Amino acid sequence: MSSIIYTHTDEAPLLATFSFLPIVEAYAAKAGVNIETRDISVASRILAQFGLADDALAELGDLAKTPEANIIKLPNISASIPQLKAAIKELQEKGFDIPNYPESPSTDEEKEIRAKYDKVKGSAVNPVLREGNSDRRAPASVKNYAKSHPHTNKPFAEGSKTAVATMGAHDFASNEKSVTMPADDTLSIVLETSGGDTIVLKEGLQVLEGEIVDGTKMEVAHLQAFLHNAIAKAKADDVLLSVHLKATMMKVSDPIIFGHAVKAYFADVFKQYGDDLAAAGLSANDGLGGILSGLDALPNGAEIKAAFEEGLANGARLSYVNSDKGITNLHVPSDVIIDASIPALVRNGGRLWGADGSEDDTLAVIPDSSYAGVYQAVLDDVKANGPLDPATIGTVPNVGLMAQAAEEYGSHDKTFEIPANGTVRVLSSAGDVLIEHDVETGDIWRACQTKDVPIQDWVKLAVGRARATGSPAIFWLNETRAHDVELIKKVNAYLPEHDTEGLEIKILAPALATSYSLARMRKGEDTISVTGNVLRDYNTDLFPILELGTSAKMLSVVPLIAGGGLFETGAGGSAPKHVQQLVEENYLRWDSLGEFFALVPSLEKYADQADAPAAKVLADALDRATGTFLNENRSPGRKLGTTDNRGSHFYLALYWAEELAQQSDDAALAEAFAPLAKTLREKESTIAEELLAVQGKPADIGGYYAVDDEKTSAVMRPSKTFNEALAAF
Ligand SMILES: NC(=O)C1=CN([C@@H]2O[C@H](COP(=O)(O)OP(=O)(O)OC[C@H]3O[C@@H](n4cnc5c(N)ncnc54)[C@H](OP(=O)(O)O)[C@@H]3O)[C@@H](O)[C@H]2O)C=CC1
Ligand SMILES: O=C(O)CCC(=O)C(=O)O
Ligand SMILES: [Mg+2]
Repeated sequence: MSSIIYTHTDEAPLLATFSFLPIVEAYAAKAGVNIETRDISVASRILAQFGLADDALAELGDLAKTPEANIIKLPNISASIPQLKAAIKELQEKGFDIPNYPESPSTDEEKEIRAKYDKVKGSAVNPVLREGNSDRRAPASVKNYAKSHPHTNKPFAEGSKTAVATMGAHDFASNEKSVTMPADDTLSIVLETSGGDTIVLKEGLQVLEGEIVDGTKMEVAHLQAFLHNAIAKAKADDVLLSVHLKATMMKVSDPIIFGHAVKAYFADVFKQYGDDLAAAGLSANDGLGGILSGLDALPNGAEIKAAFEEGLANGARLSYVNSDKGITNLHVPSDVIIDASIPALVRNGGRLWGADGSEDDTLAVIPDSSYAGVYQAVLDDVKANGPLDPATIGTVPNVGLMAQAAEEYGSHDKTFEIPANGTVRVLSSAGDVLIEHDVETGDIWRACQTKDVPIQDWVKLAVGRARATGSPAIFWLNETRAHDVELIKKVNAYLPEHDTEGLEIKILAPALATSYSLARMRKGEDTISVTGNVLRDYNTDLFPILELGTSAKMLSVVPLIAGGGLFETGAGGSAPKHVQQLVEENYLRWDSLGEFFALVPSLEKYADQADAPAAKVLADALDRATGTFLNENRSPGRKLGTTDNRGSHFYLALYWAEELAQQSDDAALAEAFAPLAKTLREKESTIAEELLAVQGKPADIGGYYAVDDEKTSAVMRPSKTFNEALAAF
């Protein structure tokens, strides 16, 4: 039997699900549409590793490779080590018999436990489900809504000192080497040390004919020098210092780079107490927060803590994630995610927040130069031409190469912190050297894979979107970067397989493509960005945040290569600060528009898969209801006392029921929904009052990573009148 699978995830999207899913289930049931749920929260994925929960992620990963897939995927936590440890602790406190996270595993048993936890760490969900490329855009209704309700992109102050600092040499971008495989093969990655030892870093690496394989390294000595210089520059310029990485998706390399930033910033502390910290298992890679909270257990903990405080007082002024709580940019590797954080800085006039909560210009440190130029180009444009005006600007949708863990986002099982000086080689099964780098201890070496079938599908999707919209499609590829050179050859080979007559299709290096797209945007023109996996991620926060104020309002479709559908909701994340707000004041500002948008194509797909025309009626009605929802401005406000997430769901339910009651494609459905539409309309003010009445007091959801279902449901469904109307339906 066909089903739509709705995922339970984490944090704000999970909370929203407690309110929204009962509505979806009730409406779907009337149309005979089968909805199932699967729990892929970080808590459930931990339990699954120890046989205490179903491995729903593995199941959905298999499903994604079949034409039957119809999955609605809400954003989920990509856990850093501190988050993973917190989730483990919470589950243990709830009585689950699971082991601690082994910090430095030595026995086989510990190594096995560590390997299990490593499967849950970082971005462990999205790469498994994303068996297709990415099509993310602002639907026309959203773009029009943004034009008529523009948010503010603040102007940069005259003489703004905000800038990007990046290496430009000796980094991943500049050391990259790339080959396209002439045939299927099994590769190995080997380090020959200068002492004459051979260390096999990876064996049995399967590759297919036509697959692009890259290898590159970040040279640690140069990284350290760069970080010291950047810190000195921020101090000399008297601006905030802020490090922007993607420690979740780049879960091996970026925590290490983050650790170097922590060590560079607190150089004196690490010089004096580095051995003490290492002996206590306190790693800079886990951030300042983890170190500080572990100091109490050390005999000289108070002394070390004082040294960190002195470092903070004397060092460059750090940007803060939460100045009220004293959480700095260097506290948690996953707190500041580059895709969401730099656009927020641009939206805010180039300013971030300092220790006392006041705003200031910022040196945004992006160590690797592969994509830093995109952000520098945005800063240059906004400084020269003023803020982008959401009321008039065009849109930059994205077609992203993502399938089968393409490019950097699939590199973590091939990323190594090099243990000794020597040479790393990628070898074919015949022993030929495909890629070779001299390395030094501590360098970060990595390989990436990009399969040919996804590339073909990506080119096709790009041409399809260009044809459907008439907008130019720009491939953001850099002819001076090794990987992109291989990709450009393929793009040029596959484009002629499609009808591109009359379409504007160009290849531009990322920084140029940025300026080109921004210039068109300022003229109100639309430009499709066709990018690799990393820029897919970056651009689908960058442009939405500038155009719409948020990436929550995005349509995010993944047409799976095997024929199924994965419908992601919005382009942003799981918004941890929204959970805090709910717990503190029973207000949830999560915007579920992404969920509403995902449900429309999912229902349409179901209509085809199950030959169920009623599902199409539901989809059409939901599409129109979403239009009304936008016109009536029913998205949650940011502040207490306005309609929040729960109220927004009520209004969607009302408009959706009314559309269903009014339509004439399916008389039985119209009849079924008429009484509900009437009740909800009549009781609108009662329901709205009941929903408002609960705001302003703390709310108890019985957990963070593993919330209590009953308590959370009570919090998220506080309107007795609305609940009764749905129950009676
Ligand atoms: N698809 C996925 O599974 C994704 C998961 N993540 C994960 O989410 C976690 C948190 O990441 P973080 O970097 O904080 O990024 P988030 O996108 O979760 O948060 C950044 C900010 O985006 C805005 N935002 C995002 N979505 C919504 C929404 N639906 N409604 C209202 N506002 C929204 C809010 O800010 P503002 O006040 O500026 O509006 C929010 O505080 C990480 O574990 C990360 O890996 C991140 C991205 C995608
Ligand atoms: O998987 C993740 O950690 C984040 C994904 C993300 O940011 C995106 O796809 O836009
Ligand atoms: Mg992203």
